[in-house]
Amino acid sequence: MILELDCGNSFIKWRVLSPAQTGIVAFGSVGVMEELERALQAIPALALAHARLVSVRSDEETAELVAFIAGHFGIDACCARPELSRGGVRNGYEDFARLGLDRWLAILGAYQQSPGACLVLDLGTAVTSDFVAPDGQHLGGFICPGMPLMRNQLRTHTRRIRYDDAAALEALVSLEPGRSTVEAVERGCVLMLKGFVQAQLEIARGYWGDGFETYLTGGDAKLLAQMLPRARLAPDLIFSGLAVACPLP
Ligand SMILES: Nc1ncnc2c1ncn2[C@@H]1O[C@H](COP(=O)(O)OP(=O)(O)OP(=O)(O)O)[C@@H](O)[C@H]1O
Ligand SMILES: CC(C)(CO)[C@@H](O)C(=O)NCCC(=O)O
Ligand SMILES: [K+]
Repeated sequence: MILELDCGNSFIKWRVLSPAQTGIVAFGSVGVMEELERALQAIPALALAHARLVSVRSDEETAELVAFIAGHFGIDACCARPELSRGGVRNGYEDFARLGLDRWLAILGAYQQSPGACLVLDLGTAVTSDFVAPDGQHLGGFICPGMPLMRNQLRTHTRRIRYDDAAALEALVSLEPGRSTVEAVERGCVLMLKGFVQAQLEIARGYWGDGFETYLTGGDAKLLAQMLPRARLAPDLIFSGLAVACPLP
């Protein structure tokens, strides 16, 4: 079996693949390593032969995860590393090592699924977009705050915006003008993201007309799926890219 980890800024997404990589044995999302330990212990007959991970956390935190895997399962995890090119995609950053590894893997995953022009949108703690030309050249992208950051900034820097996360979900039943604070903030932030996404689509159309694929991933992808009927909703896009970056030995 193969353990895969996607360590984002807020959550660690994990899954265990069957030995032939044909099916998913178990998966989940945790906040801290101890939770991951418990989740893995609960899997009957877990027998890990390989592990691979991508992390956008500090080198120290990433090293801790690698040590955790080595300590518990006796295997060396393959960590995705910055690269100039891989899987037909060329990194477009001035300094390729500065491109977030989650972004790099998402575009590797997208380009593998449809080698051609693509727009990749990842809606997590931060929201990112990346553009890949038909020949695999990464053109760069944009970064802006995601829903968790936007709502927390408002709650932190104002006196009278206060509500809990449970109320947040309920507020998104529609996008009509909010008639309570929670509705006004949550819907306002979703509209900000919609505007961002609209701008990305315009840029992509400017480059390629209708000849591109849009990929949507990240924990808040579903919030925007409706406005992008032609987009491929790909919750596992980073894992797809991880397999490209860290093929089994
Ligand atoms: N089952 C879930 N567990 C956690 N977050 C979820 C879940 N479903 C949706 N979300 C939403 O996903 C967002 C977090 O996104 P995601 O899990 O992609 O990234 P992250 O680890 O926080 O950040 P990133 O990977 O971008 O660094 C939160 O805003 C939360 O509202
Ligand atoms: C932008 C985030 C935080 C999104 O998870 C991550 O990709 C990251 O830390 N990137 C480094 C900066 C950059 O991509 O230019
Ligand atoms: K991510």
